[in-house]
Amino acid sequence: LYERGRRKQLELPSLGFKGIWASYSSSVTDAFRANEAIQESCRKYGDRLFTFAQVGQWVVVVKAKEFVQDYYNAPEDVLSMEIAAEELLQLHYTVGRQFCHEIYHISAIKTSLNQNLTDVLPKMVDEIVRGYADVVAPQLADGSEWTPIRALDTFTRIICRSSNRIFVGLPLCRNEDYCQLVSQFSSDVLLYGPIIKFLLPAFLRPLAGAIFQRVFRHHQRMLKHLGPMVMDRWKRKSNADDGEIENDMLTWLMDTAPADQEYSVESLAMRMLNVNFVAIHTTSKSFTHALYHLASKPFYIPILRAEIQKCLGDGHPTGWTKEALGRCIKLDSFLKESQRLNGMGALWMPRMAMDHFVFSDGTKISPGTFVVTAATAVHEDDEIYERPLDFDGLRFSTIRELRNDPNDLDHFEPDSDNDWKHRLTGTSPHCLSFGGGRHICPGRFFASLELKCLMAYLVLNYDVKTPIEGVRPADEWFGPMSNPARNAEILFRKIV
Ligand code: HEM
Repeated sequence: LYERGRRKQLELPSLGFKGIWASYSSSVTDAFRANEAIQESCRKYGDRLFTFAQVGQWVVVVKAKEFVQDYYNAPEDVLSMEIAAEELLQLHYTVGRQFCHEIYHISAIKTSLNQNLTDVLPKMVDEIVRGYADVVAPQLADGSEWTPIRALDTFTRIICRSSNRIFVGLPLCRNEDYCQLVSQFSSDVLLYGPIIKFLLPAFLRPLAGAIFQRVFRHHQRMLKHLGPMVMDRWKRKSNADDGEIENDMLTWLMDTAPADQEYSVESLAMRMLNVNFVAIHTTSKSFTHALYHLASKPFYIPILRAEIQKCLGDGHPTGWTKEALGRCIKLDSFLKESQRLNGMGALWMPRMAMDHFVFSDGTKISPGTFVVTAATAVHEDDEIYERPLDFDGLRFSTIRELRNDPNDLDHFEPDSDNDWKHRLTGTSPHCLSFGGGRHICPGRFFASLELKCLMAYLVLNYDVKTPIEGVRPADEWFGPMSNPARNAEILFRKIV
């Protein structure tokens, strides 16, 4: 009733039934076809704001460029990402109330990680190469035979290792229990948070949260892994003669933590879980989506292979540089196009109104309202992209080449304004794969390097195809969220 009252105040249009029970039932039916229902609303209402019924709550949906800009630049105390995430994932129960408002890991990513990308790249590549050797190679029957490999599992394991080589270093990044813990943490919070929110009445949520924390023990397990490392670094830091401190995320978190939490292992353990939460699944899903595109359209393999060989040379991959990877514009374009068509779902970038907010057309929303972007509809808009539903792996590199001389890659101007927005890491209200505005993804430069190195190594060493040639494994939808097919297999063959 409360939600309905608030929606009435908004006077925004919405598809589906209007009565209290009928609107609830349309939210349940729409949950099974959320993407289509949202696309249908976007077609009907064009660029106007509209409301959409999710089970248990109404959300205001934004699509037009000016509204996207209005809301993603709004201050946190007016439209809050933190509170929206806390509410949607019930973080005070799944993560623990005491850790909900600590966000110093974001500063560590924005500053230390981004400033150290050149230094960490060789370590990341080394771990990717070893990841392929330890995880992919043993699954291949015989070098020259086509062998099916479950892509999402395989690459989540490699990405977990290569990311954690930079987060916690060796040997922990290869520890099976640690890797299982950090990748499972995100899946558990993403699955059980919404279950607690949407299926349980408020009075049962604290109990469900206690059970969740007791059963999974994410934090205690992380403490066990990180505790001895933090103590060791703390001792070495206080005694300058005891060797150099590692240049990794754990050290950056220790340096960035507020003074009273500097060596609080509890707090550092939770921040490290959070860094993994934002980094692992996003990158694994993006890579798997791109791999499904490549395997179903293998004619891109020789195109990418030629560019990679030309730009990265024949040396060992640990010699790959940021600059050389930056020149692989077809690879960059292929990954960006894959993200455009296959992102995280139909509705992204949730914000909770903490105060009254007015869009530039005068529409007012009141505190407590959820606002989201119809990202899939933006990415598939034919007024923005030509043939928007077709996968064109060279869509963005073609635009970049028109503005630069492709035969003069040494003088390519990757930092020019026009070029910037067509790069994988470039964002705009028309390209929201890494968000935008105030909370734009600070890990996108790291993610972009990781995705490129993973794909470059794959293309240089393997041929891939789908079991039914040309057929891409279909995405799996859960309400408005989507995933690459979790159990799909891709055929791999080592290049001899
Ligand atoms: C392909 C991989 C990735 C994708 C698609 C992705 C996507 C996004 C998106 C869409 C947002 C904005 C969310 C919003 O506005 O509601 C975001 C925020 C964020 N991302 Fe990423 N991300 C990726 C990788 C990473 C990595 C590797 C890291 C860390 C190393 C990271 C750290 C973060 C953080 C900390 C935020 C929140 C920023 C803030 O609140 O100001 N992401 N990401």
